[in-house]
Amino acid sequence: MVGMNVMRVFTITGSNPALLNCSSRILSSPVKSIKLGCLKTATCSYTTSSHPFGKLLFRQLFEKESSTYTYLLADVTHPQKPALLIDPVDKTVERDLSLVKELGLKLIYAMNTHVHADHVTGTGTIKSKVPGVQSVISKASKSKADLLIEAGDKIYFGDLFLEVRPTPGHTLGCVTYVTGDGPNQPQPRMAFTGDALLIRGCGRTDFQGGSSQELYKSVHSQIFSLPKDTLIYPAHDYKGFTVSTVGEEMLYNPRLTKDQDTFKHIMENLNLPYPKMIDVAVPANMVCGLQDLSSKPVEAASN
Ligand SMILES: N[C@@H](CCC(=O)N[C@@H](CSS)C(=O)NCC(=O)O)C(=O)O
Repeated sequence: MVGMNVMRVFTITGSNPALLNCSSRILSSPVKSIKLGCLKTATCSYTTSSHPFGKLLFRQLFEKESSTYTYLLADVTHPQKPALLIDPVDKTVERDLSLVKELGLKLIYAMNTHVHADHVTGTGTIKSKVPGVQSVISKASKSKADLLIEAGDKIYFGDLFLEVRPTPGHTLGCVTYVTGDGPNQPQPRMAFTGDALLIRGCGRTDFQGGSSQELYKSVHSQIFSLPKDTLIYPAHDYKGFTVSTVGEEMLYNPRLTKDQDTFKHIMENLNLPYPKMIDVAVPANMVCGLQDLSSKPVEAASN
């Protein structure tokens, strides 16, 4: 049954060399995994549609005031079609939930890559409208949520999963969610980078514990170490781009292709005005939006 308040947590040994230093945990949704006799291996979409034979349904959704991307992912070969939203925005919750309903999906997670400064997350509103949905954010963000995730955690939705990679630097608690590495996971992999890595850019580093040195390290060690065909899906784009790849950003990103000192200099001289919503957005997002966290936050057990 989907939507129960119980979450099963298993401790496993990490198999990805990039994560060997991290404890690796599986955050399993309450959805029982039932393997169907799928004739093809899992395939993801490059655009906003589903591959006809794929397990993964994927949609890239846009909120134009803050130029934020929200991502909807679901395992559509699982009988209950468990789904999750990454970086939902309060203003577009109705649209996103209508789509979830129309597609017959069961929303189980509303996740954030970090504490956003430019808009209020939709997580709290979603929780109030869809009972059973669990909010997710990193433990390092020091925010409140139902699930506080850490490096190496695996977040399952049906038979698919996202792996958590810590990518601090834009904020202290930024993470990148990467689709699983395995035979039945989407290929190429997809990285939801939040504001750590933008297309031909990156998140600013001048508030919320930002650090250009940390960001440089994060992107190079946690994102540029992924296969070059990994698709990059950021939380924002201000120029109309929708997707990039690790290989493309390693070649053409005007900031992160530079050495670390040049990167620091670039970041210190962006001269960006503070986000207009910062004073409202940050406190709201520290509790994952305007939610009533009646249940005690659950920290996934570590080994
Ligand atoms: N003008 C917008 C905020 C624009 C901005 O600062 N974007 C952030 C991500 S949201 S905190 C950023 O890191 N930008 C990097 C860049 O190079 O543009 C507003 O007022 O909300």
